[in-house]
Amino acid sequence: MSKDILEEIIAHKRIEIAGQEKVVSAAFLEKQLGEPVPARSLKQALMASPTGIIAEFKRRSPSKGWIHQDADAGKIPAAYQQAGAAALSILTDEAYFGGTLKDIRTACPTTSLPILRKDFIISRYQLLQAKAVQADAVLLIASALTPQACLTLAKEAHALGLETLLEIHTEAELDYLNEYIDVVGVNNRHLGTFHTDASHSLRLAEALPRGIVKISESGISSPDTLLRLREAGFDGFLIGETFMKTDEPGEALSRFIADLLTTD
Ligand SMILES: O=P(O)(O)OC[C@@H](O)[C@@H](O)c1c[nH]c2ccccc12
Repeated sequence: MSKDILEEIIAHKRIEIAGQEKVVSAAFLEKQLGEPVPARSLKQALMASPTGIIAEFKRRSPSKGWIHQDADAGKIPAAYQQAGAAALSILTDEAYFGGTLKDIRTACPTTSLPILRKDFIISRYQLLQAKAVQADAVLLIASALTPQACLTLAKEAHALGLETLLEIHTEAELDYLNEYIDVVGVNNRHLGTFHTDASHSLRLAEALPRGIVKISESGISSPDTLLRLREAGFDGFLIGETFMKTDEPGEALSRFIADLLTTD
């Protein structure tokens, strides 16, 4: 996989957003929102949950191709909640991940869990979209932003009543942390090469600041790995493919949690 895939996705995203803004203006979205209402808190959910699992709804990925092409956003997120997920992550990038904002709109009334809008957020317009479909939190990817843009977006997200998850891959990206970041996530997948290694989080664990809620993202396929990550200080675990590659992701999560409890 080419090293420039992230750049390609971001370039595509800029064009996509410009097109969307022509159809539904930022001013229109803004008017629909009314007073900012506090979202269901991802941070609180992670701190309160016995599993800490953020279960992801993802149809495809650039590295794997289709994972679950006909996945139903009206069923799987609800099944994840039933199985014991702490929170939900819903991929809304269409071109590379086969998702849509509508998936959040569809999932929202079926669950009371916090929903993370998982996308490549580079503009305030996308925060308005997230709020309009009632997402509770947004992902900010350090390697797709400058620290200044990350600060501006995180601050704007808070002003709209959205929480923020900062995704980092290297220790140097800790420079992106700011007072508007609620949760920090170490991505085990390098977004340039797609190489995944769950022990990447273990190596970075020591370098992460104390007081902040921490999660480990990608490539977590066994309860054993989750337990090692938990021991290293991670509060949450973002898991997609392990569940989505099965016919019944909710049942796969249920089995994962049952195994987790017996390995514990
Ligand atoms: O399916 P996995 O390997 O369990 O990974 C989930 C999640 O971490 C991954 O989808 C992800 C992490 N950061 C991202 C940024 C954009 C798109 C996707 C991602």
